[in-house]
Amino acid sequence: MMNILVTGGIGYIGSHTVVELINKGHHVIIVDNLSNSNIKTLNIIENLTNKKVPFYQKDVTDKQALLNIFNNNKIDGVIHFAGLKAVGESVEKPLMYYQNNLMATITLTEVCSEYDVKKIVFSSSATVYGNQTSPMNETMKLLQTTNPYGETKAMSERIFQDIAKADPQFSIVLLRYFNPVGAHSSGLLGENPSGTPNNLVPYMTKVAKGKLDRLFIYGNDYDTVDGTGIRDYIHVVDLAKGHVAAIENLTKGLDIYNLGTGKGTSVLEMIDTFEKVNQIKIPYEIVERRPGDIATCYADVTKAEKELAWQAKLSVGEMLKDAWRYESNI
Ligand SMILES: NC(=O)c1ccc[n+]([C@@H]2O[C@H](COP(=O)([O-])OP(=O)(O)OC[C@H]3O[C@@H](n4cnc5c(N)ncnc54)[C@H](O)[C@@H]3O)[C@@H](O)[C@H]2O)c1
Ligand SMILES: O=c1ccn([C@@H]2O[C@H](COP(=O)(O)OP(=O)(O)O[C@H]3O[C@H](CO)[C@@H](O)[C@H](O)[C@H]3O)[C@@H](O)[C@H]2O)c(=O)[nH]1
Repeated sequence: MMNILVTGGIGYIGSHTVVELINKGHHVIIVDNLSNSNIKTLNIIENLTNKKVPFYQKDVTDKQALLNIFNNNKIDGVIHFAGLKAVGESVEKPLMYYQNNLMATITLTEVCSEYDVKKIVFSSSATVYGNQTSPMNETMKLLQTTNPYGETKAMSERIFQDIAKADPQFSIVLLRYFNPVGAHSSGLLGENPSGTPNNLVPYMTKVAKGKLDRLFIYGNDYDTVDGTGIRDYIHVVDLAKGHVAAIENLTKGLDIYNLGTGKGTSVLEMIDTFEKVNQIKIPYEIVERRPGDIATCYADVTKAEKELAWQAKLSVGEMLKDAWRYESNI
């Protein structure tokens, strides 16, 4: 049992991870500035787990605030989710992304060092692989990313690599997520982006609800089974369990793991599955490719399976059923 500080723990992936950590008997402390989340989620986490969770509404780039948190709590390890994640916005406001995401990583690790907290799990992304041939494997050289958001992930990874090299007492895990989707089976936790969603599944559920009139498929002329883009969608609860496995299996030094299912699904297959499992039609229109998109991206998951004894279990049908249950509730 560990005392774990979760940054960004009120957000989409963070909140699901907090629930899974508490279910496994860990104590959690959350720090989140609520820039992309709602305090109501804290109550939901507490109701689902029947536990009071210490919460600090603070910015992870604020060193004094972090020092106070580390001073007032016994912390064994940190899971670092806090960050901005909208790819399009990062192209328009690159400095905001570099400032927030890099300073959060630097400030947090600085304070961890000062307090001798040397267990860190970091949210990275499959985007660091760039346009390489799937399955993406952790040993691949990283290519240039196509946007500032992706660059903050690649740069944070390098910062962690240098920290681990400089101080062998650190145990750091970089988790490269593929496409997290779905929601908690209670229908109470999920993803509810403000404004028009950028990502496929939140957009699809808003169409199903009648809030948007149709889905735009970004290109059907890719070199894939049906011409539409292929991604490795992973249920957010499986992903959350991957974090529990990572923090429970830390070893000295730095390790990198893909968290995905190892299977690719096309946009048309996603629509077809959504319609089957939820019995709701998704009207769609094929439009131009979205700049920066690649044809195919799925994970080689053998390393996480072997070393973390973790495997994604939930199917695309379950992801889309849960995503819809959550959307119907909000
Ligand atoms: N969702 C995805 O598709 C995806 C894929 C790969 C990687 N990631 C990464 O995983 C992490 C979590 O993603 P998510 O989907 O849960 O996003 P999210 O926006 O729902 O959660 C991030 C949380 O961090 C908080 N936050 C942001 N900057 C902060 C700061 N400076 N100080 C304190 N809190 C701050 C936000 O308020 C939010 O609650 C992010 O780092 C993201 O880049 C997400
Ligand atoms: O309205 C939409 C939205 C998406 N797509 C397509 O659906 C697929 C998935 O797109 P999306 O859900 O936007 O995910 P990605 O572009 O794969 O990016 C996500 O997954 C990456 C890898 O984890 C993360 O780095 C990014 O932050 C996250 O947005 C792609 O083929 C898109 O072209 C559409 O056709 N219509």
